[in-house]
Amino acid sequence: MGLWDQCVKQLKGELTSAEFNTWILPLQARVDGGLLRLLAPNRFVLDWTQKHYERRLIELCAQFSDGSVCHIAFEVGGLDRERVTVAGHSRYEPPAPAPDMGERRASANLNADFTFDTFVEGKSNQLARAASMQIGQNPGTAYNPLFIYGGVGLGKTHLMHAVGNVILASNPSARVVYLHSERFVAEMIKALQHNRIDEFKKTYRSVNALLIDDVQFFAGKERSQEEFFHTFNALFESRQQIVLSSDRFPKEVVGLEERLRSRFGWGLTVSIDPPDLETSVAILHCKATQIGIELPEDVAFFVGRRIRSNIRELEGALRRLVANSQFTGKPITLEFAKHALKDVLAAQDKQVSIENIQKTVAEYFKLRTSDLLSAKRSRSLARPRQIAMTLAKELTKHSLPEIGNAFGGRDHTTVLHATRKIKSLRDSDAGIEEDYKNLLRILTS
Ligand SMILES: Nc1ncnc2c1ncn2[C@@H]1O[C@H](COP(=O)(O)OP(=O)(O)OP(=O)(O)O)[C@@H](O)[C@H]1O
Repeated sequence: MGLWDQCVKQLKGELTSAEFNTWILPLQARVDGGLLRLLAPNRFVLDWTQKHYERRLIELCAQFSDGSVCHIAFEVGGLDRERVTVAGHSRYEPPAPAPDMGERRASANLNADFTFDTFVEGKSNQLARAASMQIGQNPGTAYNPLFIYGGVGLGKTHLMHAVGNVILASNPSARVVYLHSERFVAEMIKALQHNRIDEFKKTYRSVNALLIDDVQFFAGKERSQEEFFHTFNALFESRQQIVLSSDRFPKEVVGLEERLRSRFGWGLTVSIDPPDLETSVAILHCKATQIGIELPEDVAFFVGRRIRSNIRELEGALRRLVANSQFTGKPITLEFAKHALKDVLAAQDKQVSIENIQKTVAEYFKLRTSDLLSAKRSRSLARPRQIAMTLAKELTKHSLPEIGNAFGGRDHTTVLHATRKIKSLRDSDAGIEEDYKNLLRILTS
C-alpha cells in the first residue's frame, strides 16, 4: 500500500465520516523524493486541510515512510491537470457580480443579504458552512446533493442562499432556483390545473442548481414526491447541483418515500446545531453592525446567554431593543435590555423549564420522569439523567445547586460531574452525540 493510501486509511479511522469525505477524500497525492505533494481541488479545501490536518499528516508521513518523507506541500491541482496555485494564505473571494446580478438573483428567489460574508462561523455550523462554500465553488462536482439539517432558525436557509449567490456570481450563465418545498408543491398543483406540467418539469429539470428548503414538507404529498423524484434524478444525472434542507436527518423524515430518503443521503449530510454562547454574541454584533448600531458587550452577552433557542429569536430580540431605544430615545444599556426584553425572556424561560427537559428526556429514552429523579444508579438511568442535567445547564438559567435539587435533591457536584461526563462522551461516542443533538433540537424548536 502506498504512503498516501496508508495515511488515508489511518485518517478514515480517526475522523468522522463527514470530515473524512469533505476534506481528505478530495485530495490526491504524489511523492517527490522526501516531499509529499498534496493536491486539493480548490483553494478552499487547500486552506482548510492545511490548517486542520497538516500537523497530523506530517506525523503519519514520518510514521509510514520510516522518516524518508518528512515534508508536505499543499497545492491546488490534480494529478491529471496542471498545477494551478501553490499554497498561500489568500482567502477565497467570490468574483465581482455581473451587471444584471440583481435581476438574476430575483429570478432565482435569492436574498442578497444571505451570503457567506454575513454568516458568522462557529463550532455549531462550521462543517455546514465549509461544505456549502465548497458546493458554491464546485457545483455539481463536490457533493451531490448537499443535505443541511438542523432545528428552526439556525441558518439553513441563509446557507442555501449563500450557495446560490456564489454560484450566480461565479458563473454569469448559471441558472439557480431557490424554493421552499411548499412552493414547489403549490407550483406543481398550479401547473397541473392549467395543463402546464411539461413546462413545470422543463423549468426545474434545466437548472444548474436547485435549492429546496424544508423538504420535510413533502411528507405525505405523494404526487409532489413523485415529481420531485424525477426532477432530482434528472439533475443528479446531468451533474447539476442539488441542495436540500430539513429540520431532521434524511432517514428521520417521516412520510417520505424510501427512494427519496435514500437519495437525500447520497451526497453529504451536514447538521447545524444551536450556537454556543460566543457564536451567539458574534452573530448579535454582526447583525447590529448591519443595522448600523454598536451593541455594548455586556448587552450582547446578556442577550446571547438568555436567548439560546435559535438565531431568529436572537435577531428578534435585537430588533426589539433597537426599536425600543429609538422610540424612547434611551441608549441600549444592560438595565435597558433587561427591561425591554422582560416579556420575551419570560416566554423563553417558560418554554424550556427543567420539568420540560426531564419530561422530554424521559420520553425520548422511554423512561418515567420519576426514574430520572430516583436514587437508582443503573447505567440505563444514569446516562439519560446526566444528559438531562446537562441540557438543563445549557438551556435554562438555573444554577448547579438548583438543577441538582430538581433532580431528586442531588448535590451540585453531581451536576457538574454529569456535564463534564456528557461533554467528553459527546466527543467520543457518536450515539450519545446523536441523542444529545436530537434532544436539543426537540427542546429548542
Ligand atoms: N451563523 C449565522 N450568522 C449570521 N446570521 C445567521 C446565522 N445563522 C442564522 N442566521 C440568521 O438567523 C435567521 C434565521 O436563519 P434561517 O432562516 O437561515 O434559519 P433556518 O435554519 O432556515 O430556519 P427554518 O428551519 O425555520 O427555515 C436569518 O436571519 C439568518 O440570517
